Formats: sequence, C-alpha cells, structure tokens
Amino acid sequence: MRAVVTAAGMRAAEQRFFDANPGVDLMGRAARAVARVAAEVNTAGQVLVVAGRGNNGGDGLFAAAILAAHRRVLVWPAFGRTHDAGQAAARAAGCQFVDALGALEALPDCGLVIDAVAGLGSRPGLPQALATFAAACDSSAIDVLSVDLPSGLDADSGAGQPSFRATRTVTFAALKPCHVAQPAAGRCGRVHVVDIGVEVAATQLRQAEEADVATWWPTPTASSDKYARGVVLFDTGSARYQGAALLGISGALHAGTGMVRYAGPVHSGLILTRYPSVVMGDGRAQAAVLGSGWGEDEGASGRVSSARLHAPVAVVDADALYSLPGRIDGWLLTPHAGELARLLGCSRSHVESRPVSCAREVARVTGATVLLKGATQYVAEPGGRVTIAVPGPHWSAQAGSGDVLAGICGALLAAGLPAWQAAVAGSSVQAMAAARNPGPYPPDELARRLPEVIAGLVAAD
Ligand SMILES: NC(=O)C1=CN([C@@H]2O[C@H](COP(=O)(O)OP(=O)(O)OC[C@H]3O[C@@H](n4cnc5c(N)ncnc54)[C@H](OP(=O)(O)O)[C@@H]3O)[C@@H](O)[C@H]2O)[C@@H](O)CC1
Ligand SMILES: Nc1ncnc2c1ncn2[C@@H]1O[C@H](COP(=O)(O)OP(=O)(O)O)[C@@H](O)[C@H]1O
Ligand SMILES: [K+]
Repeated sequence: MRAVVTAAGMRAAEQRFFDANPGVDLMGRAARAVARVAAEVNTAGQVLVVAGRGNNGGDGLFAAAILAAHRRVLVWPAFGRTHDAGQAAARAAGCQFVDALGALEALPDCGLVIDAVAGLGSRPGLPQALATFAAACDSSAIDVLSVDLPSGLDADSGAGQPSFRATRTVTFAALKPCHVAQPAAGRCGRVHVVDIGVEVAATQLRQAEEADVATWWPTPTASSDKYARGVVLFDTGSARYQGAALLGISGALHAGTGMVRYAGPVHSGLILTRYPSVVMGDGRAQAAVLGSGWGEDEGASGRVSSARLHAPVAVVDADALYSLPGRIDGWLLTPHAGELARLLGCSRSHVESRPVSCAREVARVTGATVLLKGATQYVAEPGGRVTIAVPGPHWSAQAGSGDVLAGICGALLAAGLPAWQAAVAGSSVQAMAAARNPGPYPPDELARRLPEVIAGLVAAD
C-alpha cells in the first residue's frame, strides 16, 4: 500500500523533518535523485533544464550542476529569476543559460528535458511561453522528466489542465494525488517515489499495489468446500438487459466463487446454457449482487428486501442504488460518477471534480463502502479512509465492465473479505487482466482472463 499525501501534508512532513534535523540539505538529496533518474532515461544526449522561481527550480538547477559533470546541460530560467544558490551551482558547473527562444531552438538536439518549473506550489495551467514549449516537447516526443510533478498540474487533484506531459516523474517521500488520479496521472509517466529521509504521517488516502491484492486474495484450503468458499446470490438483469446477469455471473465464477445462485428474471435456459454450474432460485448465500441491468424496475425495493432475507451483505450496483434500505454496514455500493451524483443530488461534474469527498460522503451516510468506478477507482469506507485500486488501461471503459466487476466483488465479499478489500481487490484484478492482455476485449472475454491473473497473484504471495 502506498501513501498518497497532499501538498499541505508534504510541507508539514518537511517542517517536522527540519525541526528534528536542522541544516540537512534536502534539496541536495532531491537533486541527486533527479540526476540519477535522468541518467537512467538517457545517458548521452544534451539535457535542457527548465527552471522556475521556487524550490522546484532549485532541485532542477542542482540536478543540472550534477549532470553537467558528464554532458552538455542547458538551463532555461523560465521567469528570468531562479533559485539563487541553484543558479550559482549550475553556472559554476558550466551549464549554458538560454532564453525561451534559445530553449525552443535547442530542443531538437536534446535527449531529455527536465521540467523543474513548479512542484508542490504548482498552480493549474501554464503561462503562454511554457505552454508553447510543453507542446513542442509533446510533438517532438522527447523524454520529459518532471521534478515532483508535471508543472501546470495541481498537486492535490486529478484535473488535467494544460501542463507538461512527462515520460517520468521523480517525486519525494510519497505519491501526491495528481500522480494517482486521472486524467492528471496520465500526464506523469512512470513515477519514481524517492526516499529523501522525510517521513509522511499515516494518510487517509492510499493506493493499493498488486502485492496487497495477492495478500488478500482468498484461496481454498484442503478443508474448503463450496459453502466455505462463499455462495453469491445474484438478482440481476431484466427482460431488457439480460446480458447483465450473464456478465456478473461470469465475473464471480472466474474470480473463483464457491457457488452462484441466480434468483433474477432472466430465463434459466439462457443462464444454464452459458454457466451450467449456476443453481437457479433463492437460497442461503454469503453475499448478494443486486441492481446490474435492472433498468428502471418498479420492484427495486422488493428485490433488495428479498435478497436481504438470504444474504447478510450485498454488492449494490446501478438502479438498485436508489432503493437502499437505510444503513447498510458491511455492504458495497458500486456507482459510477453519474450514479453517485444522483445519490448526492449534485451534478456529475461536481463528483468528477471532487471524487474523494463525494465517495466519502455517501459511505458516511449509508455505513456502506463505496467503490466509485471510472478511470481512477476510489474505495471509500464509512470511517473516511479511501484506497485507490491498481490502475488499468482505458479499454475497460465499456458497457458491461461494471456488471463483471460487481460479480467479482460479490465473489470476494462472499468469501469473507471486508467490503473495502473486496472492492479494491476486485477492481484491481479486473484492471490487471486488462493490462496483461493488451487490446480491446469485450468484458466477458476479459472475465475469462481473470483466472490466469489470479493464479499468478496467488503463486506470487
Ligand atoms: N516540501 C518538501 O518536502 C521538499 C520540497 N522540495 C522541492 O520544493 C518544491 C516546492 O517548492 P516551492 O514551495 O518553492 O514551490 P514550487 O513548486 O517551486 O512552485 C512555486 C513557484 O512556481 C511558480 N508557479 C506556480 N505554478 C506555476 C505554473 N502553473 N506555471 C509556471 N509557474 C508556476 C510560482 O510562481 P509565482 O507564484 O511566484 O508567480 C513560484 O515561483 C517541491 O515541489 C520540490 O520540488 C525538495 O527540494 C525537497 C523536499
Ligand atoms: N477511463 C477508464 N479507464 C479504465 N477503466 C474504466 C474507465 N472508465 C470506466 N472504466 C471501467 O468500466 C466499468 C464501467 O462500469 P459501468 O459504467 O457501471 O458500466 P456498465 O454498467 O455498463 O457495466 C468500471 O468497471 C470501470 O472500472
Ligand atoms: K515540475
């Protein structure tokens, strides 16, 4: 699990560090890390460092001074003035200083650009001269190494305003929200988190790693039987959306559930032709999956109440989200941004700009865990902790992926995982299946790729 810390949290951690270690040269540590990664990206070509006025510029200038020992380094102080000591070090090391025009002209001869315009202090967007330069970097496909974060992003959000687009980012002590929240995360390239000695406090926002999923994944033992592994009761689908039932069941079966019961309106012939192990009708279960493919079903509350008679907890998806039976501790809600907006009575764009607080709010009010689906998948617990799932490629943005995901989560909930782990592991494993099988696969085909991912996870643990 990786901590995700806000700019304010990072500054507070830095202050605690300086209080305990007066005089330690943190900027020197940061600059050495930048120079080390720069040398990994490109060993020979000319380097161009774009430096801002603040400490981010200072990191870049001291890195420039280190790199100048072995190669030609140009420095563009984008605002004229830069960090004084950093500038002196870069000059003393023989870096050549250029202006905006000189930077643009030198670009075709450069192997690497180091973006040290702004980091924790970055405001959204770029002034014109820098926006032009960043666009030129994009179109020439040159490697860009951003210091702390691509300048022009806001450290604390996923908003993807005009900014540098990095192939690598070197950040310090911990990830920041912009490194993990889309679309900003897509502008960071590969992110290196470097230990510079600053300890961040425990955070309420984290990102899960594959190793976490491997640790949590429920595996059968010699004493397991189908009931011990967990029974999932599906009431999904409708005459109009019959496929939703098949997709959810596929997710649960390929995630390794002990048994699936199906108590929805889709004809048994259709279900059993595809999945002959499904047991038709109600019965005792460890978790239910509700709502996928219901449409605007008038009997929604009745279907939720009926499932409660058979299963202690449920995954609530799609239209069942609007028939929640009061407080539902231990349950899992799986809305996308539009559904969460309807639950909160706000606009979709409001949810998209504040995903963490919106997901937290619904978790707090209902007592359930909320998996907010989308390019970044946030799992908010009633206590306020939010875990971001392992990310995957954007091919998964297609009708039916959510139905499969509800089924995977149902299998994990039935196996006894707490709702937050079921949600993080379920959405992560689906993303991993997509990442390991590049290309557009329909969601049911991707579900069939889950076993090989799970087998790899379990073997690695
Ligand atoms: N804290 C730590 O633990 C450590 C911190 N360290 C380093 O310090 C950095 C933080 O330094 P910081 O506080 O000086 O702010 P910083 O990121 O340089 O930004 C302010 C400057 O940027 C400018 N500017 C802002 N937005 C802009 C934009 N969109 N486009 C263009 N310009 C923009 C802004 O302009 P102004 O407001 O003055 O007009 C101001 O000049 C941190 O990211 C890390 O690299 C490491 O050395 C060691 C550990
Ligand atoms: N941009 C994206 N990148 C990666 N995955 C995405 C993206 N957008 C959506 N997804 C995935 O697609 C699914 C969409 O779910 P949902 O909208 O409920 O679809 P449906 O109800 O049609 O199955 C979710 O599982 C989510 O993880
Ligand atoms: K930067």
